[in-house]
Amino acid sequence: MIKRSDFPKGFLFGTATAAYQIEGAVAEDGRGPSIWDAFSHTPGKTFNGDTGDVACDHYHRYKEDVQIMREIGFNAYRFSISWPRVMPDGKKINQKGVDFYNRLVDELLENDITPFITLYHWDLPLALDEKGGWLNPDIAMYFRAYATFMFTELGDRVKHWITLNEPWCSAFLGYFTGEHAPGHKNLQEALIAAHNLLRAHGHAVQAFREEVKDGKVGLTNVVMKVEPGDARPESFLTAGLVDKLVNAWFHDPVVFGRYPEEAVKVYRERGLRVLEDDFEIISTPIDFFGVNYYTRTLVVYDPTNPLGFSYVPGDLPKTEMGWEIYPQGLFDMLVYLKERYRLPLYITENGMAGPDKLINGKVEDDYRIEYIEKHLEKVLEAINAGVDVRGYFIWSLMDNFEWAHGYSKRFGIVYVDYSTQKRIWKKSAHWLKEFLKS
Ligand SMILES: CO[C@H](O)c1c[n+]2c([nH]1)[C@H](O)[C@@H](O)[C@H](O)[C@H]2CO
Repeated sequence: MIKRSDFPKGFLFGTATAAYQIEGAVAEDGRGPSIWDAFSHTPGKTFNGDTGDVACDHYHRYKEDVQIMREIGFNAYRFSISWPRVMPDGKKINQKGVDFYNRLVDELLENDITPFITLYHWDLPLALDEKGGWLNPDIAMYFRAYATFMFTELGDRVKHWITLNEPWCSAFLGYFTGEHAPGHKNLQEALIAAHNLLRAHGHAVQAFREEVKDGKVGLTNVVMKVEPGDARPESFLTAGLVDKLVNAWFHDPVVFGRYPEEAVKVYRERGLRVLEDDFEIISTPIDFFGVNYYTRTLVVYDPTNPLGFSYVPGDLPKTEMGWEIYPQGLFDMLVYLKERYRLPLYITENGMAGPDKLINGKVEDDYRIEYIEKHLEKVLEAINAGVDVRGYFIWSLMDNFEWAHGYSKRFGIVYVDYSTQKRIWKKSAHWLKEFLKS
C-alpha cells in the first residue's frame, strides 16, 4: 500500500478544477459571457441542455470548498480564472470579478494551500470570439494583456502559473470536431487556432518573465499514450504519427520552436496550410509541463479516414467516459516527456468519471480509490526511474459541469447534490485524507 511518505519531500498533492465547470454566477458582479455560455445555451450542444449557469455555485461557496480541501489535507489547488469574469469584453477590467480571485487566493494561502492558476481553461470572452477568437492573430495580444494584468494582480501571492489548459482541445474539439465551443468543424481553422493558442502562450510567458520574477510558468497539455489497435506494421507507424499529431504538436513548438515534421507532412499532403511564424515567441523557455493524463488511445491504419487513422476501443476496463483504465500509460508518458523535453513535470489532472451513486448518504467509490492508487504507484515508479515529477492534482475536487456531457459525468472525490448544492465526501475523499497523513 503506497504511502505519502514514499514521495519526495515537498511533493505537492492537490486537486484541480476550472472556472466554467464549478463557479456558476455567470452574470453576477459584471461577468461577461464566454463562448461556453453561448455554446451550452445552444440547443443540442450539451447533454440534457445542461449549462454552467449555476454549476457548483463555487462563486458563493468557495470558502466551504477550500475548507474541504484543507480537511482532506491537500497542500495545493489548481484552478482557472474566468477571463470574461475579470474582463467582460476581453479587455475592460471588471474589478468585482478580480476581487473574487483575490479573495479565493487569500483563502487558500490562509489554509496553507499553494495556488496553481490556469489563465485559460476554454472560456474565451464571447466578445473576442465575435472578433474571430482564436482564428484572429490579434488574440495573442489580447491574451498577453489579460495575462499581464493577472500577473500584476495576483503574482505577489501566486507563484505557479499555467498559460493554457490543453490547447489541443481548444483547437481540435473547438474548431475541427465541433464537440466544444465555439463548435466549428474545419481542420484548417483548427490548425490556425492551434498556432494562435501557441502564440498567445509564448506572449504570456514573455510577460510573466517581466512581471513575476520569482514565479514558475508552464503549459498543460493533453498527454495521451497512443498505441496500435492491431498488429499490422502500418498501425504501429500510425500510432507513432498520431502521437505526433496529438502530443508532440503542442509540446515540440514550445521547446524546440518547430512542429513535428512527420505531422506537418500529413497536413501539407492534404493541402492544409501549416503556420510557421513566431516560433521564437512560442518557444520562450518555460519552467515545467503540466501533464493531464487519463487513459490511452488505440489507433489503426485507416486510409479511408482523412488523416489516415481511426480510433478503436480497447478491451481494458473502462470509466464512465468509455476511457480505458491504463496506469502504465502514465509511467510511459512521464518517461517519454522527460527523455524528449527534459523539463520538470506536474500531473495537473488525473482522475475518473465513475458510476457514483448516493446511497444512504454515502458514495462507495472503491473503483476511484483503486484508480488513484494505481496511478500514484506509477508516478512513484517514474520518480524512482529519474523523472522530475513535482506534484499530482486529482481531477476533480467535486463533481462539476463536464462540458458537452453536462452533469451526467461525475469526476469528483466529493459528490455534489445539484438540487441542494450539498457537498458529500465520497469514500475516495476519506481514503485520500488517510493517505495524505500516511
Ligand atoms: C483525455 O482527457 C483529457 O485530457 C481531459 C479530461 N479532462 C480535461 N481534459 C479537462 O481539462 C477538464 O476540464 C475535464 O473536465 C477533464 C475530464 O474530462
